[in-house]
Amino acid sequence: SKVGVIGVPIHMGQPRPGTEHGPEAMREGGLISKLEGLGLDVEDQGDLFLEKHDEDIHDHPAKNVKNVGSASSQIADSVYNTIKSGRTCLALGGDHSMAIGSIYGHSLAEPDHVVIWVDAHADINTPLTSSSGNMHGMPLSFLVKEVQPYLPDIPHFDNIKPCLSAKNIAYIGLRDVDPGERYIIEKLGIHSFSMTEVDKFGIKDCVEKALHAVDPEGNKPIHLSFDIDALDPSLAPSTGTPVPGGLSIREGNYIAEELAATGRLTCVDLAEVNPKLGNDRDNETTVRSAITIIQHCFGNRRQG
Ligand SMILES: N[C@](CCCC[B-](O)(O)O)(CCN1CCC(O)CC1)C(=O)O
Ligand SMILES: [Mn+2]
Ligand SMILES: [Mn+2]
Ligand SMILES: [Mn+2]
Repeated sequence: SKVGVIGVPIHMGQPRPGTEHGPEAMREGGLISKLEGLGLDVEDQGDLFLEKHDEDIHDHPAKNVKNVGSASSQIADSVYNTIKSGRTCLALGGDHSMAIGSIYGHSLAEPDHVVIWVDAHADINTPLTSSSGNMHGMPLSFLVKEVQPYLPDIPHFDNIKPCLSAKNIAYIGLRDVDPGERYIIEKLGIHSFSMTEVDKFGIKDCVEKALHAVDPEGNKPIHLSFDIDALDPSLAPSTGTPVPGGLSIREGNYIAEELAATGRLTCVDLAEVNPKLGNDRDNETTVRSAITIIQHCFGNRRQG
């Protein structure tokens, strides 16, 4: 099958320099040849050239709205075009604000797609519930229709429209959820399989329940937004917001294999790899984990 790889060198959604080097780190780790080794037709589109803007709004609770808004439009166009060309899209981050554009672009091509969000965090703060103002903690609030009444005006996001229903999202791996996010998740009934559920039910049941919850008929295109910090920090130390007690590589691989097995995985984000954090060994470990997850999203199976 055909894959289109897009580098998304964005860092403005969070305060720690380095996520803009995530795409190149994954390429240097051999990602493209490993995907080709799976027999895939891989088109590496290189990194998006994200326009740089001087921020013109300084009293907004969200930081860098102009840069993130502009990047989101560019990402959406690129993801849309990739999917419309008949390729599964692989978007390499870059901080998780990249998902605003990737999910919106995916929805333009496949309006009824569902989202599996694998992350230590819920990333559904609004600018008003966020304690940090960092937009990598907000992407889903920009996209979920039912959250819109709670959002303040957000300049520079006119091109991004809410495109998701709460019932079409499921979380796996949560273990650091803010009070405002907890309120939104409960109020909207967003399906959530935190590390508690992973421990309680095991990863097989969590994936099965998550998929059934968002797509009971088993016929919708799937968007996997995978934040590398969903994995245990021992597996992904080079990331900006590590939280102990994460997914094992076996659990991460299992999620990827099961989604790949549906044959409906249409867009994959791999977010929050920051090669500037930690030492060289930490970088290698993190990049290796990211590539392993991606390989299992695209057909590599532990059974052979
Ligand atoms: N929820 C956080 C973290 C977002 C992480 C984004 B990512 O893409 O990596 O999933 C805030 C986290 N929280 C802030 C207060 C602290 O005491 C505890 C951590 C936020 O800044 O919104
Ligand atoms: Mn930065
Ligand atoms: Mn996270
Ligand atoms: Mn995230």
